[in-house]
Amino acid sequence: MDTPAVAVRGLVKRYGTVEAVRGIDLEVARGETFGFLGPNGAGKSTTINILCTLVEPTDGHAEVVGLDVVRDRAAVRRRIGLVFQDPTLDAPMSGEQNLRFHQELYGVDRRRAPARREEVLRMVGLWDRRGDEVRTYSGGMRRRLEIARGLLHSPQVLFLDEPTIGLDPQTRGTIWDYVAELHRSEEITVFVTTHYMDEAEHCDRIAIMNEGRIVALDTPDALKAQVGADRVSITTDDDEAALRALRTELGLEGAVREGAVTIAVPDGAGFVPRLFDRLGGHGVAIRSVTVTRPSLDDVFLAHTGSTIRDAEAGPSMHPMAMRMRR
Ligand SMILES: Nc1ncnc2c1ncn2[C@@H]1O[C@H](COP(=O)(O)OP(=O)(O)OP(=O)(O)O)[C@@H](O)[C@H]1O
Repeated sequence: MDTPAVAVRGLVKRYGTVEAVRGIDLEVARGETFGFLGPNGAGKSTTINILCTLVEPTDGHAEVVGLDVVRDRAAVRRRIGLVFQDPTLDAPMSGEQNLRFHQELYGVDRRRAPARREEVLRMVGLWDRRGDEVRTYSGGMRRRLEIARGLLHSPQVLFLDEPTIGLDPQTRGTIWDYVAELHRSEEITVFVTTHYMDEAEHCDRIAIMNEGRIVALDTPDALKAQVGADRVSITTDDDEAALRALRTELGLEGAVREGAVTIAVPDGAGFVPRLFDRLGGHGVAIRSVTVTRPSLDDVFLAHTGSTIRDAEAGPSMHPMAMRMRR
């Protein structure tokens, strides 16, 4: 069982002139929960689709549990579970009927099928609602049922493509609790894509993808430690004047991020009094100030020059203020 759960080398996918995946390398160990992060269009879905044998790579090589995703497609499919962005449940059927239908479709051993259904329904907390039609389920319950369905054939690797998209923050948390639980009970590898940076905290390791490339890959803590700086965000009546004063008075390059002037400094709390003093002396009124320890958002910012939300909204007005220190 030493072969990695996922091994990718020089993977490339082109759609016409669009280079969705630009030569990525990646290895995921058995039993890891591995997060794949990036803004819309980064190439996450394309990569996961290749690993799930749904899309063929243009170049490079990908293996899942030691099997080639192009040559051994059928064998790969038997060993993986998929939960994708587009819901594919049958709403007029009950939760359990949906699972039974799936088992029949995949030829699961009839004697073992009911016990496995019960197991997975209990795992995602839907056993009590198993007889209810899916149309009466909330968004979070549907997503949990899809996860249960992805687990029915006891896969070795479970691929989740944005399992929490469109859900409220509380339900997103619940989904992650179930992912952690099934990870413990099933001992499987979980490969999950998301563009919610906070969710990556649940992963053993994460890869940050941007414009078809992996720009960072490590544990969440190691990535945050590499950034090394606190983030100080201020709201002002005149952001341009604040940016100018930061530059001339303090020699710091700030940037406007999500409506606030943001500066990266080694000791955020210690910096605030100086900030008030110097900017105040320049006639810049500070309305509020926030100091945050490095988050995965900052990791993303350090590697790509924009926050993930700014990246999704379009090109930032301000060039990156902070570079990764290697
Ligand atoms: N079937 C396709 N035909 C043409 N272009 C495609 C196709 N699928 C993806 N692309 C393009 O490839 C790039 C990467 O898309 P991909 O869906 O992999 O990104 P993503 O990171 O998963 O984004 P999202 O978070 O929005 O799902 C985008 O520019 C997209 O438009």
